[in-house]
Amino acid sequence: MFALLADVTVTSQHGPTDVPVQALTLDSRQAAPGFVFFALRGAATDGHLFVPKAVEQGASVIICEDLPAELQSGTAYVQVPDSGEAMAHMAAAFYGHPSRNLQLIGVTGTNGKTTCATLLHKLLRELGYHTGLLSTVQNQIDEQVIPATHTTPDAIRLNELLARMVEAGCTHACMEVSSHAVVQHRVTALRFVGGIFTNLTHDHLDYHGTFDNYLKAKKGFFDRLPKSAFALTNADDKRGIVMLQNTAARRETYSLRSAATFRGKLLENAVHGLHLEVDGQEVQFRLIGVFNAYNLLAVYGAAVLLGEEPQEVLTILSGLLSAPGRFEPVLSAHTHVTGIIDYAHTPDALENVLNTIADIRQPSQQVITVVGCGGNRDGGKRPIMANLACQGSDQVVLTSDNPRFEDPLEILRQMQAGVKAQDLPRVETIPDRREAIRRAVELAGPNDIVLVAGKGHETYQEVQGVRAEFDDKQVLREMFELLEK
Ligand SMILES: CC(=O)N[C@H]1[C@@H](OP(=O)(O)OP(=O)(O)OC[C@H]2O[C@@H](n3ccc(=O)[nH]c3=O)[C@H](O)[C@@H]2O)O[C@H](CO)[C@@H](O)[C@@H]1O[C@H](C)C(=O)N[C@@H](C)C(=O)N[C@H](CCC(=O)O)C(=O)O
Ligand SMILES: Nc1ncnc2c1ncn2[C@@H]1O[C@H](COP(=O)(O)OP(=O)(O)OP(=O)(O)O)[C@@H](O)[C@H]1O
Ligand SMILES: N[C@H](CCC[C@H](N)C(=O)O)C(=O)O
Ligand SMILES: [Mg+2]
Repeated sequence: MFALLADVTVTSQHGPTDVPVQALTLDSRQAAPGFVFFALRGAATDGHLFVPKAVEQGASVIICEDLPAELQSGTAYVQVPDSGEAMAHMAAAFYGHPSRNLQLIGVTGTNGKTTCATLLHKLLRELGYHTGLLSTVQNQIDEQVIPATHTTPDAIRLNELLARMVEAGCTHACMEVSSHAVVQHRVTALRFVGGIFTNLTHDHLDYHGTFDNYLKAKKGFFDRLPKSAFALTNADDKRGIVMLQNTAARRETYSLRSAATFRGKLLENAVHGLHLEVDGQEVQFRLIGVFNAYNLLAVYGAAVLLGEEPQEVLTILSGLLSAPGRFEPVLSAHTHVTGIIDYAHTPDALENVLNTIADIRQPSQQVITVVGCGGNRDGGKRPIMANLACQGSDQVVLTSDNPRFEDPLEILRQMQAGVKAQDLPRVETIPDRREAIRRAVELAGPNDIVLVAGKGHETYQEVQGVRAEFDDKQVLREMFELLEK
């Protein structure tokens, strides 16, 4: 146990010191003999309340900020200033500091994390490396898929996964770093060789309180990068430079608009893909949308900073497709309606996707958008996203997207509040998502475009803590078949 505490600031220590540790947990319900239980102060409750339960279940070590009034003999108690931070260091030590044996690259920003991390993973795979991926969609060790529960897992799970990657012979790992992860110390004890910043726009203000706190959370990731790492930022984003203000890492930039370490120029954004000039060379990509030009440039830059050969990187990138549920087309066989599944669940993402559709559509094509907003998440996004949907579409169907523990009708009322009076005739509200997609397909004429936004790769609809199977892509396909018979 002492070895695990090497990097931890300890306030006080009580009970046995030579306890063998077999496992770590942050959930009292999993505690058992040989376990270290971390009492964490959470958003919903306080792990300290469950210390007696963990002890009762036989936990050998308790890591806490406040000691319980009564200490049980036979149990070791370690008091620390911050249990989350202690957990990060102990988890890294317990799993043998796997990040030190990998070229670990972290991606942070409001949108584009999954896309960049996935593209970088695919690129490194094609370059011949054994590579791991930690992302919202899924975790991967080379091609082996391990389901993901979070964008960035907790420090225990995270180090466990990284250790499995090392064991499998991976030399590289690409991961998303969410703002929650930075604040909760999920990535605190990891050693990164590089960090990528995509952009910063409105999201998660429910959790962080203010935009400034949200910015500080993301910036915290760069503030902790070591001198040996690179920090690659989007120079075209308003917050791109500020992100790197206090980093010790080597500062590098990418831009579509001005001079930067990695310079791109948009030549064409078309239905068959992007045509870009990258560092003076013209390249055709399969990804669509200006936002993907940024993602491609970020991934290209990261690969070059990792020491890869630029020409080879561009050749591979030009052939890659996007991550699942990111601007993913679903075509109808008969009426040639183009369905697009996209994970746009923030105002900025929705605006970008609709702008991309505006760029590539024919004048005769109508755009019908199905969109909802998640429950128990930032409510401020709701009216804005409904309004953006109206501005970028001919018809809009407002619907539910993981209402969680909120009333779906109340979420929809908040969305409707953002619809301008003159747009009301073009908006329908259908709480049942399946019915909403059916209606959108019904509204579409031949060759029109149906955008189904918000859920992307998700295969469930979460209501009152229960996840019922729901896959936008599958439902859209079904509706095409049903209505085209
Ligand atoms: C708001 C948030 O981030 N919550 C995460 C947080 O839980 P929490 O601090 O709220 O936990 P809590 O319920 O208050 O409980 C406090 C502590 O008591 C413990 N407990 C509780 C009950 C009990 O009987 N025994 C017990 O020991 C809990 O295990 C916990 O350690 O820490 C948990 C362990 O790491 C996470 O699973 C949990 O994620 C929840 C499920 C979640 O929905 N998180 C989302 C918001 C999230 O993290 N999203 C980000 C970003 C998404 C993106 O934009 O890409 C992500 O990285 O996924
Ligand atoms: N660079 C970008 N800038 C703005 N919007 C983007 C960018 N890349 C992707 N998007 C949009 O944001 C959506 C989410 O993209 P992606 O899943 O890559 O982001 P993310 O940061 O991983 O999101 P999450 O925080 O939910 O994990 C996409 O479906 C697309 O609509
Ligand atoms: N990482 C985001 C995903 C949102 C996806 C959307 N479908 C929703 O449920 O709100 C979050 O947890 O806020
Ligand atoms: Mg993601």
